[in-house]
Amino acid sequence: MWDWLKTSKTTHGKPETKAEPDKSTEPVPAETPELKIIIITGTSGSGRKATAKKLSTDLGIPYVLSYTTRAKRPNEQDGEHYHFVSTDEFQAMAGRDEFYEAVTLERGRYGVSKNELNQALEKRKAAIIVVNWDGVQTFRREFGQGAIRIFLYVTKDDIRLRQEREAAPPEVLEEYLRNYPDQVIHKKESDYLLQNIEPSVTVDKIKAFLHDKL
Ligand SMILES: Nc1nc2c(ncn2[C@@H]2O[C@H](COP(=O)(O)OP(=O)(O)O)[C@@H](O)[C@H]2O)c(=O)[nH]1
Ligand SMILES: Nc1ncnc2c1ncn2[C@@H]1O[C@H](COP(=O)(O)OP(=O)(O)O)[C@@H](O)[C@H]1O
Repeated sequence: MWDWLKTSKTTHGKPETKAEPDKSTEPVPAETPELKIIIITGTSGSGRKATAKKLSTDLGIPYVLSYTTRAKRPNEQDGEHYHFVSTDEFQAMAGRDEFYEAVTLERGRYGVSKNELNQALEKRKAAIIVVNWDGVQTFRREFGQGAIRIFLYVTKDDIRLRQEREAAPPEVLEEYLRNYPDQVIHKKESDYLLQNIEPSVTVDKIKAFLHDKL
């Protein structure tokens, strides 16, 4: 049984941390236009993590993986899909103010490390992240138009097909389908919207879109 299924049913995340102006650790703020946060967002199960990973390889831009307390699924790897940590470890990191942004969802807690984001920005002046709409708002507030919102979606039937093909736990599929309406509602607020039908086409289209922005 997944731990997050036993927790409260909050559909929308509660942003936990905001970037307070601690000049020594914060990334250079929004006004610095050369810093780019490429945000892959959209509906769960639409292929955001897979797309982020391929984009990172092709563009040579670091994919800053989130930390999470949610249970690792059978086909997931630590360090590839997320940094999977215990609730105590996550809490300790939060206590040390190590998250640039973090959120609590019914499945668990999720956060982007300040340190890892800063390293990516120093190295490449850009980073790729995968976050929900709460995260989009936070990064948009901090980085302004440097936070580029790419919204991926698929149909509910495609979510079902892909999850069944991967033999995902039925609870995960139910969760994805239940949250779909609340997630897809934001698609018109993004900078680039696309249905992820064929992975290589999706990545090529995003690269073309980003071409004059990086
Ligand atoms: N705001 C925020 N959202 C995150 C972060 N990491 C992951 N998310 C999003 O939180 C949701 C977690 O859903 P879950 O079912 O556990 O993950 P998934 O299977 O990877 O979509 C997804 O929409 C993720 O994109 C983070 O660090 N910050
Ligand atoms: N375009 C695609 N066509 C078919 N399957 C895909 C496509 N993109 C991703 N997938 C598969 O769909 C599942 C969800 O992908 P994932 O990247 O974990 O989605 P998300 O991060 O949006 O939840 C994975 O099994 C992945 O291999």
